[in-house]
This record gives sequence, C-alpha cells and structure tokens, in this order.
Amino acid sequence: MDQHTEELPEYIDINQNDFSYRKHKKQKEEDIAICECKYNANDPDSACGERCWNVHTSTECTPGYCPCGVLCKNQRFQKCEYAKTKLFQTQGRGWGLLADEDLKVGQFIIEYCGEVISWKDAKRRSQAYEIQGLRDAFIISLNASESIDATKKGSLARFINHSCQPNCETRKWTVLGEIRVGIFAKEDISRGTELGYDYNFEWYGGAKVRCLCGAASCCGFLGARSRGFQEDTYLWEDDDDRYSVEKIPLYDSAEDEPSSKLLKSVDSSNSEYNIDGKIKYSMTMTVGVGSEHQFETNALVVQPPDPVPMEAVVVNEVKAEASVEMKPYSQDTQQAFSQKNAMISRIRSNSACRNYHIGPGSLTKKRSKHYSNGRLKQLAQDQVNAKFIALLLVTKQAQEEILRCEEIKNNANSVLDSLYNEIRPAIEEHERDSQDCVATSVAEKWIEACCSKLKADFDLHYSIIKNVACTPRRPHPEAKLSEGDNESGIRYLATD
Ligand SMILES: C[S@@+](CC[C@H](N)C(=O)[O-])C[C@H]1O[C@@H](n2cnc3c(N)ncnc32)[C@H](O)[C@@H]1O
Repeated sequence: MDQHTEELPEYIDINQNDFSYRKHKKQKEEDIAICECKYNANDPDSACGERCWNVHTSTECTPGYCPCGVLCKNQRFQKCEYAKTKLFQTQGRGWGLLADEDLKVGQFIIEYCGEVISWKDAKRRSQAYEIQGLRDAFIISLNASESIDATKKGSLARFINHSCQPNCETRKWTVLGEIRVGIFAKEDISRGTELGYDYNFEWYGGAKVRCLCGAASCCGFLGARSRGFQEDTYLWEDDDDRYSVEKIPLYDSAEDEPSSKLLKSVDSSNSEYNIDGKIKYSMTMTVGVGSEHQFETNALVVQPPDPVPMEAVVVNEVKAEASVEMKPYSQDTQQAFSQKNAMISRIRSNSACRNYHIGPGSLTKKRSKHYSNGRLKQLAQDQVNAKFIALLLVTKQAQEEILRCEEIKNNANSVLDSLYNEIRPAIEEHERDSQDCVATSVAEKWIEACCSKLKADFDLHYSIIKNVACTPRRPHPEAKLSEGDNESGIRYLATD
C-alpha cells in the first residue's frame, strides 16, 4: 500500500443522509415496530441483540418506544456506532478504506451516507458527473425510486472500493421509517485489511473500466457481471469463435461455396450480415473518455431494438450506416442503431425489502442468447412493415384495417415503454441480486400493458394475414399515400 501522496478530493463529511430533495418521512406511531426484549443484566444480548424481533427484520428500534430504553443495542445507524477505519491510497483505484481494528463477521462497519435523491436525479447527476470528467462513481441505488449520492456529501463509506471477492457487503435497514444502507463485514476481518464490497455495477455500454481488485476470481471489469456487459461481450469477444464465419453453415454443396467466401472476407466483430452475406450495417466507434483507468475500446454491439431507453452519460457515439432498400421490414431497426451507447455510474446495494417478485425475462425484452449467427439475429430484429404491406393491397378497407391495427400496436408499445421507465430501477436491481421488488400496483399495470401489447401485435399480424389472403394485391408496390384522411382519421393509401 502506498503512503498518502494525493490530496483527498473535496467532499462534505456527513453521518446522516441529507434530505434536501424531499422531507424525511415522519413515522406514524402505528408503524413503529416495538420489540419484546427485556433487559437482563446477566445476558448482555437481551437488550435487542440477535434475538430481537426488530433485528430479525432489519429494523432499528425507535428511541422512546423500545422496552430496553437507553440500553437498546439496536440503534447502530442512529448512534453512528461505526467500526474504526482508516483511509489509505491504493494503487490505481484511488483512495480506499481499511479496517483499523479487528472486525467480526456480521459487524456493522459504517453507513453509506449521502444525498437521498430521486432515480431521475441520479440519472441526471451521473450524466453531469461524467461530463465533468469525474471518474469515480458514488451513486448507490436505494430502492426502485431513490438513490444515495455520496459524490459531494458522504461518509467514509464512499471510499470503499469494489472487490470481486469481497469481505464486506451492503445491507438495507429500516431506520425511523427510512431505508438506510450499511456496510457489514462478510467475514472476520483483521486490522489493516482493505474493505471491499461487490458494487454490482451496472454497465450500459461505452467504455469498460478494468477492475483492479486483485481477487483470484476477478471478473476483469467493473460491471462485468451485469446483463448489458455480458451480452456485449458474449457476442463479440475476440477469442469467442462461436460466431466465426466458418461455423455458419450457409451452403450444403460445393456449388454454393462462393457465398461462404463472400462472408469470410467480412470482419465479424462489428458488422451485420444479410442472408446473402453483404454487410448490412457497418459501424465505427470512438472512445472519448480520458481517465487514469485503462479503457478498452469496446467492439460495437449490434443489438436488437430494445425498448430500454439509454440513460446517463454519452461516452461513445455509434455511427450507423444503413443500406436503404425497399423491403417489407420497418426502419425501426436502423433507428435503433443510432442510439448512443452509455455508461452509467451507479452502484447497486442489496435490498432487504420485497413485496412483488418479477421473474427474469418477464419484464424486459431479453436479448436471446440463442442467436446462432448473424442471419438469425437479423431475422429477430426485423419487424413487419405494415404500411408497406397495406400498399400492396387493392382495397381501401383492407389498408385501413391494417393501418388501424398498426396504430393500436404503436400506442401499446409507447405505453409499455413509458411504464418500463418507471419501474426500470427495480427490474435491474432484481436482475442483479434477485432481491428487489416493485409495488404490486405497478406490476399489475405492467402485466396489463404487456397483454395489450401482445394483443395488439397479434391483431396486427392477424389482420395482415387475413387481408393478404383475401384481398387482391397490386402488381407492383409503387402506390403513394393519399393526401387526405378518411372519416376515422386514419390515413389510407391511394389505389390507382
Ligand atoms: C465509491 S468510489 C471508491 C473510492 C475511490 N477509490 C476514491 O478514490 O474516491 C468508486 C470508484 O472507485 C474506483 N474503483 C473502485 N473499485 C475499483 C476496482 N476494483 N478497480 C478499479 N477501480 C475501482 C472506480 O473509479 C469507481 O468508480
């Protein structure tokens, strides 16, 4: 370990969360949890030790209500009963915190204090910090709607670094009606040992920060276990030959061989293939972040259009060039590629509360890991272009029906997208550590919106199949949209 050579960055030291963004909740008397502990001088654990009901539910006793009075031991956050710790300078990871006394497994070490802010503010702030060039991330997610930002105000917990083999962990406790995050020892820790916990960092794209925790089981990068990161590297890792062109069985006989030769000349790391082997989208990427960290230029990930909106800081911009050709698929796919990659600097803490669990995959549009090559992946991305199909049909009635169904489908998609924004933090936290929750009412809204979307999708496809089967088609697809709207306000396509 190095001596202190750098000055500590400026921040305000606090030992209580700062509630500038909203008022501290007032605990109603009927909500106060009162345990049944009775102090016994011969049993030091009797005054709200391990056996206390409140301790079992990770709730601190409320002063004035606990039967053990001033002897209550279950007010550690409130009384700032922190372990002795010391700042030191690490190699390559900035400042770190070490134990300045021997710690026992399960021991409360320190509270992760900071400003309690909304999830939206957390998003805005992390963007701003990244733009300001702040390389360290101090925003920790508190629950589905709030985060703690220890960037400007915080306790010494803000200096604890990430470890892939951590000796500490975060735990959420309810204290006077508010959720607070504490750092606890995961094992016995001897004096002088650096403290570390698993950040469960979420990676959303952009630059990848090398993890320097030094653990034998190190994942290599901060956020390497997050879904975004895994899907990113899953497809395009240099040494991953599962998607190498040689493994794509595109021809059955020697006569077909030329098509495979065409493909072989294409770099599989950043291109999309059409079935005929032409590159459909070619991308370039610029890494634009300066930092002490070692960044890797991440190979571009061409992802299926995802309803998840990108958030936080734009680190890298992806330029997309798409070949425009008349085909019965929509432009959505191309548009999705011009979305910006982003890295959000947020740390997730474990949650002790839950009320509604959502199984992985039920909320987010999961990107399938079963794409066996670029061809299948492309098919999964293509969406039916209802307008184009309507254009092929002769009758106005058939066109109108298809367009109406498409409009309903688009509306259903928008509803789902905006709902996803609301519940996204809970989903992500849930996927990270399978511990978090969303309110039942939100989950019900989500299920309803999903059903509407599925129904709208089905209706659109049904309408297309029905009308294509039963309506005469045009000889060529060169009709134009008519000028006017029809009675129902739906634009229809002119028939010659
Ligand atoms: C909560 S701060 C920890 C304190 C920080 N080291 C400092 O000097 O202020 C989190 C930041 O520390 C750095 N960091 C923490 N753990 C790391 C690790 N294992 N490898 C690389 N950088 C790490 C990253 O820059 C991360 O965004």
